[in-house]
Amino acid sequence: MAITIDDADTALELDNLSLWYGEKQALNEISLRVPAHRITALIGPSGCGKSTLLRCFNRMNDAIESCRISGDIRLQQHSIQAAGQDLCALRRRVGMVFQRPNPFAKSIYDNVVYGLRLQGVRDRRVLDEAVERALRAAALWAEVKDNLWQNALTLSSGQQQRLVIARAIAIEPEILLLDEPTSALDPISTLVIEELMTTLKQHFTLILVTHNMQQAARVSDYTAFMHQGSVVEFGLTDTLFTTPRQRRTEDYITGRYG
Ligand SMILES: Nc1ncnc2c1ncn2[C@@H]1O[C@H](COP(=O)(O)OP(=O)(O)OP(=O)(O)O)[C@@H](O)[C@H]1O
Repeated sequence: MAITIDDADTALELDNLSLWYGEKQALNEISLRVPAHRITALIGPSGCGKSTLLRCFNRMNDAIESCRISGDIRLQQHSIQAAGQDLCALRRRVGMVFQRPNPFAKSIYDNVVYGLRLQGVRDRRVLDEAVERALRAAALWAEVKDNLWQNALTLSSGQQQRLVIARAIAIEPEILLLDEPTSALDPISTLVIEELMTTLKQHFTLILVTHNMQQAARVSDYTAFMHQGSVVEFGLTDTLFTTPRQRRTEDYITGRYG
């Protein structure tokens, strides 16, 4: 498949990636380069394989017993499919944020430093600095700086989702996977998270699964349109939404199906 890409470095490279759940093939020979420090959106009708593909990037599908994968995914030129790949190390490099905010029933502070403490960081000054840095980057610092010991579950859903993003970025991953991160939020909180995504790409590569085509068009630099387990079209978001090359892409973005 011909891929147009700007001069961004490649963060992730997929080579003929296929995936089966038991007998059912859910991904079909996907080859793709995900540009670094950009937002790449995965769009397509329900069941086309968006979340399955996203979960390949940090090997979350490994937990599913019936799942089998062929092909390769390279993170900075190294295969993440290799036997012996340290999954904890991989997930430190590839963080994930889910549809529903899932903070732990702990203080705001303890949520943000959770990953750092797992890594053995104990120095209070280092942790304090990381909390401020991550909360500022997640556009939450101003709202919570005086209440860092408050239970995270008392925050609004939009604040909780920003806290979860702060928790994910506190360990400074290279890639942040976002699986419909705003679908459980109100329109204002959605806007805040969308603005946040565009600032986060300065430091991280973002891959966003969204059902919301307007959101993909608003925030992403690149879009992959998926259908029945295949990437039908991948390119610059502006181009894909204005002059799609494939009939199936055009039908989807004009609302003729899906
Ligand atoms: N754990 C699983 N076991 C078996 N089949 C699965 C599993 N997870 C997903 N599938 C199937 O794989 C296909 C792709 O599902 P996936 O959730 O990746 O699609 P999606 O595009 O993210 O859908 P949606 O937009 O509805 O969330 C679907 O047919 C789904 O039923």
